[in-house]
Amino acid sequence: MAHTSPPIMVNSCTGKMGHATAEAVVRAGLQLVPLSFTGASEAVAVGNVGVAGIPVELIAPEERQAAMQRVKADYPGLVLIDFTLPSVVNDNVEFYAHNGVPFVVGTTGGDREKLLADAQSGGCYAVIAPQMGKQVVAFQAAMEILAENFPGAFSGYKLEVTESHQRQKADTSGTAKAIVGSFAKLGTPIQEADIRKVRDASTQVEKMGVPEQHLGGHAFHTYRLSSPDGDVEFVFQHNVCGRTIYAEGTVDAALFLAKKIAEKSEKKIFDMIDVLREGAMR
Ligand SMILES: NC(=O)C1=CN([C@@H]2O[C@H](COP(=O)(O)OP(=O)(O)OC[C@H]3O[C@@H](n4cnc5c(N)ncnc54)[C@H](O)[C@@H]3O)[C@@H](O)[C@H]2O)C=CC1
Ligand SMILES: O=C(O)C1=N[C@H](C(=O)O)C[C@H](O)C1
Repeated sequence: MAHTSPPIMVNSCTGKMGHATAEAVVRAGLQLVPLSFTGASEAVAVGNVGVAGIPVELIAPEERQAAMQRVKADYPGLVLIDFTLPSVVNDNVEFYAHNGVPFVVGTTGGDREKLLADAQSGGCYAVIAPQMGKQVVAFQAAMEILAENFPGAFSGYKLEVTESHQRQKADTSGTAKAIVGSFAKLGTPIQEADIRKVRDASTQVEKMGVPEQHLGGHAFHTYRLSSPDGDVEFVFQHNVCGRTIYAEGTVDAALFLAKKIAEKSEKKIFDMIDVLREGAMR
């Protein structure tokens, strides 16, 4: 059954992004499925988590198949959202595809080619993107348009990329990796290992200006291009505090997917630039 106001299940509501997104689902007036897949230890230790006053039951990995059957039966038109960890995202996507449910993946890292291949072979509708924040997606799209239109425009320039995130972030920013892909087309290729990752609080507060209250959740990105003689410099920067911009964009992605399902769209796999292009971001 196709729903344009789908019930939404968020995995995992125990995490920072999952919790913020579940709250955004409720704020948008959508039905939050009161179950959430999580890591085995949280499911046992915590049992359930409150989201805007709704008790959400936590499901350990070994119980997720039985829970999925229950959720599919009880919530027709369901859309899943995944904000988990780079180490589990491939296994989760395989599971969603195997169960034939549409899904939005904001989780970064993992094997991205496999992720797309599994989504495609499952025949599911999906939005997969390392960046859900509307204005940052617009910046990402602008860099890609620049690269497509003016390939090599910055050949010979030096590119330096710095990304700062909360200490617990395991991987290199997926957004930075995507934007580095556009810079490569512009003539300034660098390796993922060349992206400078900042995770220590003193550098973040004292050198980068991250507000202390956002040490636990921020994303400060700087892309600096310098000409060979040092006479010309370009600096692109996007600094985000908190999780709201991503949570709201993720709800937009889920609504967009439900619309695509209702329209029986032939194209099934999307990214956030597709969502933005259709004017589907509030
Ligand atoms: N696309 C976007 O715009 C954004 C993406 N992210 C990405 O989202 C991901 C999550 O970020 P945070 O919420 O900050 O991390 P977090 O560490 O706060 O949360 C991760 C959650 O995953 C849960 N988990 C572990 N194993 C699981 C399993 N097998 N099944 C289900 N859940 C499991 C953990 O219990 C934890 O609650 C990261 O990859 C991050 O880069 C974060 C912000 C924005
Ligand atoms: O983990 C985060 O916080 C973020 N992850 C995404 C990424 O890896 O690019 C998006 C944003 O940077 C926040």
